[in-house]
Amino acid sequence: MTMAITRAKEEGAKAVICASTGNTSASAAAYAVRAGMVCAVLVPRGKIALGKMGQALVHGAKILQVDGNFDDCLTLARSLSDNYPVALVNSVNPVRIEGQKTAAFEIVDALGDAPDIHVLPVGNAGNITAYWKGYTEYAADGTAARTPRMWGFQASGSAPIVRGEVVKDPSTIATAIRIGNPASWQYALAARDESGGFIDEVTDRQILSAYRLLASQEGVFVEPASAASVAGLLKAAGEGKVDPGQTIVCTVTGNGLKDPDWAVAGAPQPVTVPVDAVAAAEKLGLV
Ligand SMILES: Cc1ncc(COP(=O)(O)O)c(C=O)c1O
Ligand SMILES: N[C@@H](CCOP(=O)(O)O)C(=O)O
Repeated sequence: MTMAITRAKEEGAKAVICASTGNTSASAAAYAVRAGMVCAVLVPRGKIALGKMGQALVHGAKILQVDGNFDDCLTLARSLSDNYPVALVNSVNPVRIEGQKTAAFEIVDALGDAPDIHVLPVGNAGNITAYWKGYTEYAADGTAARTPRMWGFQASGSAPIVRGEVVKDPSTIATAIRIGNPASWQYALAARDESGGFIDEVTDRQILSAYRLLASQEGVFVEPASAASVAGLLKAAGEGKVDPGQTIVCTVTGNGLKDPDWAVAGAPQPVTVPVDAVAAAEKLGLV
């Protein structure tokens, strides 16, 4: 996002616009305010996690809730940027991809080479497109000896690439990837095919199970959409698609505090105690 805002600033834009399921708007709002630009945000009404809306609000973005889904918001954002003096900073902006691809550079730099497999959640498909671009460029200039297989996972209720058709009314608890007509669809197919990978789906139940496993066993609190990558890897492993000794990278895309509803739902209520060590020890099972 910082690349897109920087380019918009360089070109003299006074305002930027994005459609968002929440995270793109949060970063657009932050970078825009730092650059002294107005940030307009189009979000699907009632479908944005509070933590993400809070970020856009605190950075002073102009937020419009649209009676439609993310795909409708992106159509509207494209139309506004085509007809009014406002720069579009969604991942359809190629400068966004140029910035995002450097995440693949960082992985190769850290590991010493590309992993065998890279697993990602897929929503608007900018990430899988950008990572693949980064990996192929590092391989082309010899910085990496190979490229990984790209495995993408969509939520079952929002899996247009898996189904091969637009999903008009996408649904999933993973709000960030509730997208029925990904803008970078063709690039995602190219990443899949050129890398020898695949794009599959995971159910909300599988996403929540991976979400809880990451939090309870790894100490990593992600938002539900992020857990789609780990859910997908577990699914693939269960299908015998993972070989021992392989280096596998899962991108977990968002912090859990942004969309904490599922962390709280169903969790036990905290126990109340007086200011008394014995009572506290009893409740903690220490005696
Ligand atoms: C937390 C999170 N995970 C995954 C994604 C999917 O990334 P992409 O839209 O680039 O496919 C998004 C955005 O869509 C996101 O906000
Ligand atoms: N998850 C994204 C949706 C896609 O936005 P993009 O501009 O990265 O394609 C969001 O947070 O809005």
